[in-house]
Formats: sequence, structure tokens, C-alpha cells
Amino acid sequence: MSVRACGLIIFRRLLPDVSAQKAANNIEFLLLQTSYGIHHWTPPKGHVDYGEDDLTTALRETEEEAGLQASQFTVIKEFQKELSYPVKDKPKTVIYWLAEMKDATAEIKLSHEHQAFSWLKLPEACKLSGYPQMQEVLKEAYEFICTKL
Ligand SMILES: Nc1nc2c(ncn2[C@@H]2O[C@H](COP(=O)(O)OP(=O)(O)OP(=O)(O)OP(=O)(O)OC[C@H]3O[C@@H](n4cnc5c(=O)[nH]c(N)nc54)[C@H](O)[C@@H]3O)[C@@H](O)[C@H]2O)c(=O)[nH]1
Repeated sequence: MSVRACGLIIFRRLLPDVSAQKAANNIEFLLLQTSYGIHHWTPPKGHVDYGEDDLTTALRETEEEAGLQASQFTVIKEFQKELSYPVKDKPKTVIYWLAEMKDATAEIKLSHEHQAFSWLKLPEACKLSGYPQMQEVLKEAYEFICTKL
């Protein structure tokens, strides 16, 4: 059986109402660096608990891992992406929604699971996340923000 996890691709705008042409410098994504394993960078996410629905997991993990409560961001449910990759020879599925911070200066509070966080422009976010699938989702998220929001 596949392992299932859910999370949020959280972004912030440094300034409100910036034109699409200047968006590249205005939009930043939140990535967290794990304090275990190969110290990879990932959006907040985690395993779905028994009986829990996917969005509840995404919100719970975001609060646990980044210290952000649901009232601090807007979840954009129209943007939902599913990634699949093997972890320790078992298939893993991860569902992400997009979420926009209401206050770009909100404090991030890490748990013991992560040792660092960073707000990153799209190229740097792609570089740190590393995995091609995750890079594709970040690019699609950026495109969605620029064209639909
Ligand atoms: N000591 C220790 N403890 C660990 C370790 N591992 C876990 N713990 C414990 O588990 C708890 C976390 O529980 P939750 O928070 O509920 O779950 P998630 O957030 O889902 O947690 P993960 O970090 O497990 O999930 P992934 O990000 O999916 O990384 C899993 C592997 O997949 C690679 N990987 C990542 N993305 C991609 C991709 O797009 N494509 C491909 N191809 N590969 C990708 C990545 O490089 C990694 O090798 C922690 O508290 C620890 O106690 C570990 O190695 N050592």
C-alpha cells in the first residue's frame, strides 16, 4: 500500500499589486530543511493520520512544522497537485495545495523535524528542492499565481 502525505506550497508576495512582469522578484516560496536524512528541502507536509482527511493533514502539518495557523494564509484549493515517488522501495503519494500568506512578515517556527527554513524566489526554490517533479510543481504554482490570482 502507498504511503500518503499532504502539505502546502506556501508563498508570499513581498509587495501587494506588483505587475506580472515584476512578479519574479516579488513571489517567494517557503521551503524547510529536514534535520534528518540527507537534509533535503521540502514544503511543509506529512503523513496522513488514520481517518484524517487530506486537507486537514496539510493544515496540521503546516502548523506543526512551520508554526503557521490556517488563519494566517489563504488556501487556494483550485491548485492541487499530486506527486508520486518511491521511498525505501515503497510508493509514496504527496498531495499539495497552494497557499498564500496574508502577512509576508509572519514568523516561522520550526519543529525538531527541520533545522532551517528559507523564503525563496522560483529559481532558488527549484534548485534547493532538487527533485524534478517538485521543481515542476513549483513552476506550475508560479505560473498559476501570475495568471490566475
Ligand atoms: N532519522 C530519520 N528520521 C526520518 C528519516 N526519514 C523520515 N524520518 C522521520 O519521519 C518523520 C517525518 O514524518 P512526516 O513529517 O509525517 O512525513 P514527511 O514530511 O512526509 O517526511 P519525509 O521527510 O520522510 O518525506 P519526504 O520529503 O517525502 O522524504 C522522504 C525521502 O524521499 C525523498 N524525496 C523527497 N521528495 C522527493 C521527490 O519529489 N522525488 C523523489 N524521487 N524523492 C523525494 C527525500 O530525499 C527522502 O529521502 C520525521 O520526524 C522523522 O522522524 C530519516 O531518513 N532519518
